[in-house]
Amino acid sequence: MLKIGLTGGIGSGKSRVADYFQSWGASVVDTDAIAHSLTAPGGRAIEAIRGEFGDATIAPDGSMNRQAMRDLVFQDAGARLRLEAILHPMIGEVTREQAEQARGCYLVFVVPLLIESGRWRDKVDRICVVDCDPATQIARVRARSGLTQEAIERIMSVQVSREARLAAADDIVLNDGATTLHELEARSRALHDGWCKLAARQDSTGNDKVY
Ligand SMILES: CC(C)(COP(=O)(O)OP(=O)(O)OC[C@H]1O[C@@H](n2cnc3c(N)ncnc32)[C@H](O)[C@@H]1O)[C@@H](O)C(=O)NCCC(=O)NCCS
Ligand SMILES: Nc1ncnc2c1ncn2[C@@H]1O[C@H](COP(=O)(O)OP(=O)(O)OP(=O)(O)O)[C@@H](O)[C@H]1O
Repeated sequence: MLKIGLTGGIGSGKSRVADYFQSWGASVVDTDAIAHSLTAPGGRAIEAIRGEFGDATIAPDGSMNRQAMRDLVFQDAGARLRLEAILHPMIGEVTREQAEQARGCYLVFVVPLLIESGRWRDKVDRICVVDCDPATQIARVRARSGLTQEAIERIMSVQVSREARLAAADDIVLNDGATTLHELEARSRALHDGWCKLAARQDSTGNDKVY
């Protein structure tokens, strides 16, 4: 099955674009959503996080305290690496399980840290970047979450630059401040149509990658 790695900076529009692909019949494995389920009440990562960071990072309902963890890990690179060391292997495991169930003409992996991790290039046929200017990323995340500009900039500072993402891209969906949702949908649709054709060619040659 054709495999697409979909990435972009915080607030670039990855989820929105992935929702379009899914509505047109693609399978989507969303690593952000997997990270959320692992850290929900009773999630598989909770006891490891409690052991590593203490009770204060677990909320009364048994979920990870996201605000406390965000304040910690985006100020302290060591803490971020310790959290990632717990979560990323578990995310990888669930990603593989979900990928095995995939149906449809292609499979999209939504991976915020695809370029940062360096492990995805060989696992996907194409890397698709949702491209957005930093000022619009900040405006969208502020509107959505109420985080301060400073907090958003701290998160962006530990992600790769817009240029580095674009340099790794096979396909680009421009979703900057001038892009309407209608235009975003049309740009996504053009990629979807191209990938469906590519997937049909790949199937006929028997060329497939093993995830
Ligand atoms: C730090 C946490 C607690 C903040 O939670 P919060 O609810 O505020 O954000 P959420 O999980 O919805 O992520 C929103 C966005 O933040 C950015 N982000 C999240 N984690 C990271 C990270 N480790 N490095 C850089 N950016 C990150 C991504 O753009 C992501 O899409 C949370 O993001 C987390 O558990 N991160 C570690 C797991 C991880 O690396 N996830 C991202 C890739 S799967
Ligand atoms: N072209 C657009 N016009 C208006 N709103 C948009 C546009 N693109 C995205 N948005 C909105 O901006 C917000 C961020 O988009 P989305 O959640 O898809 O980004 P994301 O890359 O998945 O973010 P994150 O990395 O934080 O999870 C959402 O509220 C979304 O509806």
